[in-house]
Amino acid sequence: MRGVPPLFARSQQNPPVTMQPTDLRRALRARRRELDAGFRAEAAARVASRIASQPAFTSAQRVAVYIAFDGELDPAPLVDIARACGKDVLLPVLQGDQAMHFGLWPAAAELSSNRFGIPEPHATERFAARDVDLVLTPLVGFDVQCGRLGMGGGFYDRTFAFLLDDAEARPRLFGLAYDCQRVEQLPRQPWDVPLAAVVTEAAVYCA
Ligand SMILES: Nc1nc2c(c(=O)[nH]1)N(C=O)[C@@H](CNc1ccc(C(=O)N[C@@H](CCC(=O)O)C(=O)O)cc1)CN2
Ligand SMILES: Nc1ncnc2c1ncn2[C@@H]1O[C@H](COP(=O)(O)OP(=O)(O)OP(=O)(O)O)[C@@H](O)[C@H]1O
Repeated sequence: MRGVPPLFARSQQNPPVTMQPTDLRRALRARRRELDAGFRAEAAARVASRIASQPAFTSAQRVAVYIAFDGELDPAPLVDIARACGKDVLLPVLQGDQAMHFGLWPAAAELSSNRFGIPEPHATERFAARDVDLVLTPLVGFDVQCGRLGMGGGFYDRTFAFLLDDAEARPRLFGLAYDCQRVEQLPRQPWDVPLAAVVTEAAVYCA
């Protein structure tokens, strides 16, 4: 496997945790966007094959993914695997007050852009967050405790807040990322819903 590109030398792997979340987001989003196309494709394929062997994936019927933007790790190879296995693939659909539900994404479905320009299904079956088995979340940064830093809208935290009261409840949340999005330790806010795992091209981090 090709390593982290030279731009992201070892000394630059972990931005200081004392950075404000806004600055940390900016730095990590820039880092993610700088990765070259070959590295991205290889990382996406590796992440897909790691997830495909996880019991949380093999036992899931409804798997929520996302359409990658802004340099995010692309779940597309896993979408192909999930569909080939007969699973229902879902996408987040924004709801008014910054929460989400999930719309079925059959291969041929028409998608239309939400207010952030991210495509979402609009005329397919909808599911509540509790009725999804496995949710693959995009993220901006993560730590080895599976803490997640997102885009700052609070969408995933609001939508899955019910998991904070019941650790056994479904769905399972797996973050997808490049290893260069790992930071030493993220500050944990009371509303942060921790991930069950973070999967990168280099490792599976379990909470
Ligand atoms: N691919 C993907 N889909 C996703 C998310 C995500 O992070 N990635 N989300 C995860 O929550 C939700 C959407 N949340 C988002 C929150 C902020 C921005 C964003 O681009 N913010 C701009 C400011 C844009 C504006 O205010 O108009 C920015 O920060 O640059 C995008 C998506 C649902 N779908
Ligand atoms: N369960 C919740 N109830 C009410 N407000 C919340 C909840 N979760 C998060 N928020 C609010 O949303 C804001 C953004 O949260 P945070 O910075 O954790 O977002 P994020 O996880 O980075 O974003 P995203 O999930 O959209 O990628 C916070 O300032 C917080 O006030």
